[in-house]
Amino acid sequence: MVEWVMAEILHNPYVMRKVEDELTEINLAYIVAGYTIPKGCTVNMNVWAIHRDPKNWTNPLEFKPERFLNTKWDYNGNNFKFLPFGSGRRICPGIPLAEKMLVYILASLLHSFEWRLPKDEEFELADEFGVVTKKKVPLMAVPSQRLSDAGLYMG
Ligand code: HEM
Repeated sequence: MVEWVMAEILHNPYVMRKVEDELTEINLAYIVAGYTIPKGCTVNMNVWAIHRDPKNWTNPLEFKPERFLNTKWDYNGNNFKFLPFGSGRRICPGIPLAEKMLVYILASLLHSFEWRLPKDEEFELADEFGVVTKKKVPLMAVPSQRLSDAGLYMG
């Protein structure tokens, strides 16, 4: 079959030219979701918007950790609605460390202390633009003993 097609193409130079033109074209531009992306373009995915899109999330701006309970959430870059660590060959290589440490640190803080905001501390969640999104005003929180025996905080 390949031999027949190749023979036909070689006998029809206009078909050969068309094939060559199309191959060059494909190298120059990709079409993604109907948009032509010229060669050399830097394409940034707006994960900020994807994570706030009500088509993907119910009440996306609501802090509702329960939404992640009872379901296995894929954050390894395969679920394009949820990309906290990015996707593809430059995906965050720190996922195994992050998923253990984040839970461990939060669990330790919440288990060990009772937390409250200082008096007159306003609730605010402004962020600061940067390589990573930091809180604009650092969080001030007051811990108090939660464990029954103060000795448990030592060592
Ligand atoms: C909750 C914690 C973390 C989050 C949300 C996070 C998120 C991300 C994101 C979104 C990227 C960009 C991926 C892309 O371009 O598609 C990234 C890259 C990267 N992360 Fe993380 N990360 C976390 C923790 C860590 C930790 C603990 C380490 C190392 C110990 C780490 C090391 C890196 C490195 C080296 C890259 C660059 C990878 C590359 O460009 O090839 N990250 N991370």
